[in-house]
Amino acid sequence: MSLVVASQTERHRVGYALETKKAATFIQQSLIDYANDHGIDLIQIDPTKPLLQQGPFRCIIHKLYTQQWINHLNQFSSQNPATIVIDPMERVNRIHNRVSMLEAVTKLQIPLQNATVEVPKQVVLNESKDFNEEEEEVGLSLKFPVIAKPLVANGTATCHELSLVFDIEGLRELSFPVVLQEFVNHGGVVFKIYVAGNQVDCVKRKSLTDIPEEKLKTLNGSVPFSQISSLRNEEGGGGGGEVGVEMPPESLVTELAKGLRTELGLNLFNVDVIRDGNNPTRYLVIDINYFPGYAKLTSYETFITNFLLDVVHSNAA
Ligand SMILES: Nc1ncnc2c1ncn2[C@@H]1O[C@H](COP(=O)(O)OP(=O)(O)OP(=O)(O)O)[C@@H](O)[C@H]1O
Ligand SMILES: O=P(O)(O)O[C@H]1[C@H](OP(=O)(O)O)[C@@H](OP(=O)(O)O)[C@@H](O)[C@@H](O)[C@@H]1OP(=O)(O)O
Ligand SMILES: [Mg+2]
Ligand SMILES: [Mg+2]
Repeated sequence: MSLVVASQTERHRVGYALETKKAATFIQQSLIDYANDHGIDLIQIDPTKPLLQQGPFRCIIHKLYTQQWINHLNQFSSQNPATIVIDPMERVNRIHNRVSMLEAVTKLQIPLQNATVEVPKQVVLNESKDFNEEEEEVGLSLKFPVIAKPLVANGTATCHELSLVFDIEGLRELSFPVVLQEFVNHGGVVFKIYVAGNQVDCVKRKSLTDIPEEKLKTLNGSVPFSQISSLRNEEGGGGGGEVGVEMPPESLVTELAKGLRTELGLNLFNVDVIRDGNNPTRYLVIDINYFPGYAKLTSYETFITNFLLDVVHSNAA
């Protein structure tokens, strides 16, 4: 009965601007129906047309980076300041760079008992730099193996093309600019903390397998990877070993989510966290992603709708 009341009373128009593929995975009928039952109408936005013709909107969610879309959104926002934009583009941009994304973690001061949250040591290599200098720099501050990650992480396919690098020789094969991040043995499990405003959920997934010291002596150059599940066993990709692995403490998950949400000024993101295999109280944030694949969460319809209800009922303008 309450559902009928909701649909007959206040309705909230939430516009979404997403690539076709993203809309297909995220805007499932089950989400449309659940949101609709709770007073939220999800409206597809055509990013090629002015938004003024498509409103009004109580809120807009988006993951699109074309200049045309940015112009339309800016124009609409300036004329409709009461529409809540989730999230402002300049804040999203901060996590499109693998250095500035992790800087946010180092600024956190979260109250944790018996645990630390850090980031792995990392350096940036720029194409323009002299390679010998860089060898020295890497030799001084990082220990192999390292993971080479494109500096820019803005949703293109190439920004997910990573490599495990075992020695200086392996650096020569990389595309620049690139971030070199120390590989940390972590038992082949990555924890993914999904955040949508106050909604937080943590799941575990398989990750690269540990590289024992003795194995390292036999490895050289670099091994590219982009989808861990497609790696051969000896290179990585856990074989379902994440089943039965203990989750991080709930307080760590909620405090990290809350702290990053405030520090980044973002609502929709996930955080990849690993636990040091040699120190079970040491957690490391390795990646932060804007507007990730929420549909993979069980009950994502409730997760997202609760978030949108918080937004539309907030006083934020
Ligand atoms: N420093 C590290 N130590 C150990 N393993 C790591 C490290 N960094 C990344 N990995 C492994 O590589 C995977 C991919 O790295 P990362 O998450 O940074 O890439 P991505 O392309 O941004 O991923 P996503 O698809 O989540 O955006 C991680 O999920 C983890 O399994
Ligand atoms: O496609 P999927 O559902 O796997 O979602 C992935 C998402 O791709 P999509 O936005 O194109 O959907 C990625 O976005 P970009 O970095 O490429 O922008 C990134 O956020 C991944 O971390 C997500 O995987 P998850 O972390 O949730 O496992
Ligand atoms: Mg990741
Ligand atoms: Mg990422």
